Amino acid sequence: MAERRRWSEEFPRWFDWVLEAAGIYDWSHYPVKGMGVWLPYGFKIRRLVTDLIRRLLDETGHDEVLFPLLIPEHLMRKEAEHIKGFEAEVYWVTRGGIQELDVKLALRPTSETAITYMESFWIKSYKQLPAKYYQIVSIFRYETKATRPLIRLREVTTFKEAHTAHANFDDSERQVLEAIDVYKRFFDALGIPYLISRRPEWDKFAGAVYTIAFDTIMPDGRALQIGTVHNLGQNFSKAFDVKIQLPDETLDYIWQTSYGLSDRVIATIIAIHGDDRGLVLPPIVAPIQVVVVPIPAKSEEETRKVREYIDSIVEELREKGVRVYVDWRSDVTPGYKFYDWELRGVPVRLEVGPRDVKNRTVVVARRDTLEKKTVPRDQVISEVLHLLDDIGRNMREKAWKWFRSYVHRSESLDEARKLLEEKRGIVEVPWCGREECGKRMEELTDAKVLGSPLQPPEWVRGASCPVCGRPAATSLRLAKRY
Ligand SMILES: Nc1ncnc2c1ncn2[C@@H]1O[C@H](COS(=O)(=O)NC(=O)[C@@H](N)CS)[C@@H](O)[C@H]1O
Repeated sequence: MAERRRWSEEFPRWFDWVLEAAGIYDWSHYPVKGMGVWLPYGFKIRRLVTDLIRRLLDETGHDEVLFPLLIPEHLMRKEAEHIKGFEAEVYWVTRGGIQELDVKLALRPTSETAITYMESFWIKSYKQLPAKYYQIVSIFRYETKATRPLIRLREVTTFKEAHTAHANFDDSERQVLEAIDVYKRFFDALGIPYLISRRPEWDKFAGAVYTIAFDTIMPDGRALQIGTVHNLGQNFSKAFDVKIQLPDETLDYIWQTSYGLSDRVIATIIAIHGDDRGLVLPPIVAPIQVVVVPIPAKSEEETRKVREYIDSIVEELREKGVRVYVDWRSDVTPGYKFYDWELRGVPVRLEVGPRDVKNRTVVVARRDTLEKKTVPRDQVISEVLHLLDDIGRNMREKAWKWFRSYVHRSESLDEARKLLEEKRGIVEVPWCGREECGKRMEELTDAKVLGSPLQPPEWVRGASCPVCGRPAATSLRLAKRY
C-alpha cells in the first residue's frame, strides 16, 4: 500500500494514491496515455453517480439514446467552427483490418454532428419538439495538455452528453435554464460547490452561440470546469439542413442546446470531500453506506450471540434501503478494518462486540467528522438514518464554506495576481466587457478567464475596468485552471 499522502499539502500525489489505494481506478498500468481502468469499487461509485444524473434527466423529459462511436469525416467537417475547434483533438480510424478506409472515421469527440445529422431524417415538424436526448458514453480527445486520471483523459469514459432540439430561440433559452437547474441539483446532491459563469467569446464551445460553465475549486486551489451548457443556436441545424414546419406553415431550422458532464464529477467527489485518511463519500453515492465491524468474542457462545445481534441490525437497515456490509474477515484485526473502510470513505461504521450484546448497545462512528458514540440498540436504526442524512448535508456545507474562502473580489490586477499566486482560487475583477481587456487581464495576472456571472453583479456599479479605465459593465473571474 503506497504510504499515506496528505490531502492538504500534496493534493496531486494524494489523489493518485487514493485512486489506487481505495480501489477506484488504475491509471498507472494501462499502456495508452490518458486512459485508465475503472476498478470494481470505483465502478460502483460511478454507477451510483450515473444513476443520479439519469434520474434528474429522465424526470425533466430527456430520453436516453445511444449513437455510434464513429463519425465519418464529411459529417465532422460540416460545421466550420466545430471542426476548427476540434481538429487538433480528433482521433481518426483510417483502416479496417488490412483495408485502407475510403472514408476516414472520427472517434466521436462529442456528438453534435452525429445527432444533428440523424435529426435531419427524424424531425420535420414543430409538433415533434422539444426533442431531448442524452447518452452516457466514451468520447475521445487527443488532449495535448498533461493528462490526469479522471480529470484530463484522452478516453473520457463517463461522458454524459445531452442534446436538445427546439422550434424557436426562446424555447432553447428556456432549455439552457433547465439544464443549469439540473446541474445545480446534481452537484448539490453530491455536495460539490461551484461558480456558474458565462465563458468569454474566445473560450466558448466550438460551434456554440455561447457557453455557460460550472467551475469548482480543487484542493490545490486550481479551478476545474465540471460541467458546461451550450446554446448552439442554428449553427448545426443550418450546417445539416434540419428544417421544421412551423405552426404558420413556414419552414425554419431547429434551435439546439447541448450540455455535458464527465468523469471529472467523480474526480471532484473524491478530491473535495477527501481527507488524509482517504475517501469521504456522500451517502447518496456510497456503494456501502454502513459497514459493520464485529469485535471478536472469546467463546463460541459469545460469537454466536454477536452474529445474531448483528444479523438483526443488518436486516432492519436493509429493510430501510440502506446499503450495509458486514466485514466478517477473520484474517485482519478490527483496527485494520477501521483503517480500510475509512480509506474507502464509508459514511457510517458500526462496531459490535460481546459487550455491546450484553449492554444492548452499538458503537456508531461517522466518517466525515470521525466522531464516535455509543447508541442503545433500539435507537440504532433511527440514528443511522439520521446520520446518513446529516453527513450529506454536513459535507455539502463544509465544502461550500471551504470554496467560498477561495473566491475573492478585487479592483486591482496586482492584488489579483498576488492572490492567485499565493492562494490560488478565483478572483473576480470589474470588467468593461471588451475582449482585449479580458485577454490583457489574463496576461497581467498570469491566470485564465473563467468568464462572467450570468447577470452583471451589483458591486461593479461605479467601478472601472482595471485595464482601460472605462466603466465596468460586469465582472470577470480569473483563476489558475486545470
Ligand atoms: N479531456 C477531458 N477529460 C475529462 N473531462 C473532460 C475532458 N474534456 C471535457 N471534459 C468535461 O466534459 C464536459 C463537456 O465537454 S465540453 O467540451 O465542454 N462540451 C461538449 O462536449 C458539448 N458537446 C456538451 S456535451 C466539460 O465541461 C468537462 O467537464
